[in-house]
Amino acid sequence: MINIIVNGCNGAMGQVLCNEIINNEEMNIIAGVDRNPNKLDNPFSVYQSILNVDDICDVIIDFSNPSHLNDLLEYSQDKKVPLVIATTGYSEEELIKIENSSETVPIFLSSNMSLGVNVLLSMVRKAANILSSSFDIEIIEKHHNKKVDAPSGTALMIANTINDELDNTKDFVYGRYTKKDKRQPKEVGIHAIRGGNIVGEHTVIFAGDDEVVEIKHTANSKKIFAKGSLEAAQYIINQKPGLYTMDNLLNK
Ligand SMILES: NC(=O)C1=CN([C@@H]2O[C@H](COP(=O)(O)OP(=O)(O)OC[C@H]3O[C@@H](n4cnc5c(N)ncnc54)[C@H](OP(=O)(O)O)[C@@H]3O)[C@@H](O)[C@H]2O)C=CC1
Ligand SMILES: O=C(O)C1=N[C@H](C(=O)O)C[C@H](O)C1
Repeated sequence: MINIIVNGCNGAMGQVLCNEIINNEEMNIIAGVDRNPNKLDNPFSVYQSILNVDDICDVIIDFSNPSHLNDLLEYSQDKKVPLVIATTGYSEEELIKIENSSETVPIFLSSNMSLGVNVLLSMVRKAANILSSSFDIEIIEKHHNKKVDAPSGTALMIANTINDELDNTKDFVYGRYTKKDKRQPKEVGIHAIRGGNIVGEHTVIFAGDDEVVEIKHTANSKKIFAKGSLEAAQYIINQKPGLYTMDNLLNK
């Protein structure tokens, strides 16, 4: 039995994740954490801060907000509990804190827990290698109107993957409202759309002279992220301290 703390249990993703765990005979929610603990009627105890949880768990899964990070890292370090971080919108400074903490506990960090987006990343890597000298690259992401961060963590992960592949030669341009000049070849444009209940769409456009390649992933349900995070949890509980991503899980 894997005993799990769900951080952000009353959020949209938290609820989908709790439902997946409740329907899994090999997993158990030992406690939930949410800034409004009494917002929903859950079949487990919910605390306002993870620092108030006394129960012992095997792993923490976090779909919440960057404001929870300090408590999350403190708890994980003190109790030596592995952590799966799915939350997006972290600053550079916060990402360094996560990396530093992973020296003492195993941390799995991915802005997108779906299998499909991780296949998209390898296709983008290949396309960037072959096309980037003569094609312009733009990323468009679409999400529901409740999303608080923009651009999405996945769009940033795609942009960073392109830059890794191209020796950091690209500059990221977020929208073009303030630009009063034509597009430069070294730009990667990143654009965020918000509306309705779109679960998540990411399109990477390679636009050349007389031809365009588009690589697109569409999430039709939040369940794909919940299921991916549970696979990450099963993987991380058996690892040594370190920072792990979907690459480690998929190539194990
Ligand atoms: N890696 C992945 O595959 C995926 C990652 N995500 C990420 O997971 C996170 C949660 O997504 P989702 O469940 O849709 O979001 P929700 O806003 O529905 O839930 C987030 C939770 O965090 C709380 N929260 C929100 N803002 C704050 C704040 N400023 N301070 C403290 N607590 C806050 C919410 O409380 P309250 O309800 O009171 O606002 C809620 O409990 C996001 O960062 C999202 O991008 C989402 C899907 C997939
Ligand atoms: O907030 C969401 O919903 C999602 N967030 C992640 C992101 O920012 O990339 C992943 C997914 O697209 C859904």
